[in-house]
Amino acid sequence: MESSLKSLTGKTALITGGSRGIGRAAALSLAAQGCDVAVNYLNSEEDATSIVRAIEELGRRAYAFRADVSRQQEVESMVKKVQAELGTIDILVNNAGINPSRPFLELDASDWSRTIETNLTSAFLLSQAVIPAMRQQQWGRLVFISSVAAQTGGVVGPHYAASKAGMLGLMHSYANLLAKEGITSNAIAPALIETEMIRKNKNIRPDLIPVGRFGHAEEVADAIAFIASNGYITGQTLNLNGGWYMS
Ligand SMILES: NC(=O)C1=CN([C@@H]2O[C@H](COP(=O)(O)OP(=O)(O)OC[C@H]3O[C@@H](n4cnc5c(N)ncnc54)[C@H](O)[C@@H]3O)[C@@H](O)[C@H]2O)C=CC1
Ligand SMILES: C[C@H](O)[C@@H]1OC(=O)[C@H](O)[C@@H]1O
Repeated sequence: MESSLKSLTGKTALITGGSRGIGRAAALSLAAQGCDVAVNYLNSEEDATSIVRAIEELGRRAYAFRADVSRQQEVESMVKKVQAELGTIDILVNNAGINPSRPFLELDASDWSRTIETNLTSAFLLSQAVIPAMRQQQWGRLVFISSVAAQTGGVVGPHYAASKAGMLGLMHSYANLLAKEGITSNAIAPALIETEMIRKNKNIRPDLIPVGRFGHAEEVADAIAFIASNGYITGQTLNLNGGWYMS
């Protein structure tokens, strides 16, 4: 049997928050593996256009779709547009996320809701939207970008940790429900990856990590491509954390 690493040619991937950071790196990595890519973005049309161009230079099709993935109507409308342009979404990477950082007792209900809706509810809404077509073709990959915060509490706060732990429960549930339908469901739990997200957080330092450095977005992206290429791994969390948390 051909190596599963070659199995993504012609597949379509949807990546939320795909215009920068880990999402951008994942879009490029999946395109390099032969995927056509739908890049969801929220703010920067310029960044989204840039990643679309970069994917096209790899010889794959790419489109940018603006949507706030915490809003059901925008999710459903985006998925329909992606399917119209690129066909069935074979791979969903739930990457979009926020980590509002302030002293934890100053966090209020709106911080909680915004974080849960963006990081967790979005993954539910998107998964529910793409699974029916995956079931039709008996092939699909659900990838949830969680965090070491789900396992250790992390350094952001209870709102963020809860949103990332919730993603693991969602991932496990879909893994159980869809195992016999050719659809895998897995999570990646990075620790500190050198992107915009941690640059804003002053209490995040490389010495928190045993290997002594932040991870690179490309290291997460390659793990996403590997997970998406494998049909026998499901219900798993790949810890990509420089030794911070050892399961
Ligand atoms: N950077 C790190 O150290 C770690 C990051 N993560 C997770 O990795 C994922 C990607 O984070 P990074 O690339 O580091 O951060 P980033 O801040 O560079 O990228 C996050 C992306 O999500 C998008 N986004 C935010 N809210 C959105 C919404 N409502 N709708 C659509 N898009 C939205 C942003 O526009 C941005 O493009 C996040 O889920 C984050 O929680 C997990 C562990 C470590
Ligand atoms: C380990 C921390 O939670 C770290 O903080 C962030 O903002 C990243 O998402 C990581 O999870």
